[in-house]
Amino acid sequence: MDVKQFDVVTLFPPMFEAISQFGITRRAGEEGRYQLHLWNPRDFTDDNYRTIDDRPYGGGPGMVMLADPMEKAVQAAKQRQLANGVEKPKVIYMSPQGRHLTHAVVMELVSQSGLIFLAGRYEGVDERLVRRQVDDEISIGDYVLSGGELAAMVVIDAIVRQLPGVLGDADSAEQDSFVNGLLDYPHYTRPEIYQGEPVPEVLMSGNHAHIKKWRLKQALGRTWLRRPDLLAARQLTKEESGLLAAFQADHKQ
Ligand SMILES: NC(=O)c1ccc(N[C@@H]2CC[C@@H](O)C2)nc1
Repeated sequence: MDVKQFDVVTLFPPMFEAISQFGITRRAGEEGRYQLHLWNPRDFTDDNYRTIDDRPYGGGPGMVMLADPMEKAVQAAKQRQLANGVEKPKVIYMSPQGRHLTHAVVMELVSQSGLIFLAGRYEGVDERLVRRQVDDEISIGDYVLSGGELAAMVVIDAIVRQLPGVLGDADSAEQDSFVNGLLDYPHYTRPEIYQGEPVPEVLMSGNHAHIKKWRLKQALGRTWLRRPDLLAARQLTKEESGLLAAFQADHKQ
């Protein structure tokens, strides 16, 4: 098993306990499927105040992160990755100006052996740092966050789930939304009747062929209702077209 190497340059390393200390990403780390190393630019400053930001040239509100401490942190991260066998660490800057994170982008990143994430704060980082060090800029959506940390954790979480052996049975990764290009089907558990509402009877039948067909029909129908753009991008098999038509007929009644 090759160990995926993640490094993050961040002013707030403790934030990353959200992935290293909980759930699937905690277990995957403990099982050695990936390593996560955090670098605080403040540790790479050379003044008594450990300055990491300053006012923007050209005026305007807020502060901009200095290039030098960040660059030194990136270099330290690159050294660590190279020492851990990563041929060519890829540096990713999280920002609203980046390309949108999709399942396809996640799978592209899964194939990389080492990733170094830059998590900015304030108004952002000095553009010269981006030009000198950043290989890829990624956005998790069209909205502004207070820092790149949450965005970096989203990307790391999405990647870790796809690493071999991380999710229990392989098909749970397969059945995740977007893996098959469709939204997920609805899920039910005990009790069989909740507040008077029963579980769809097909799920109680024990007929696994019927259950599989019902789930695919629901996934197709939900995608049709909620994300027609995903449906348009997907070739449907004859069976799938039939199931969708049946869902649409049911839906119209
Ligand atoms: N949509 C996103 O992925 C995203 C990423 C980062 C971000 N904010 C940081 C703070 C300063 C600058 O580094 C960018 N907001 C939104």
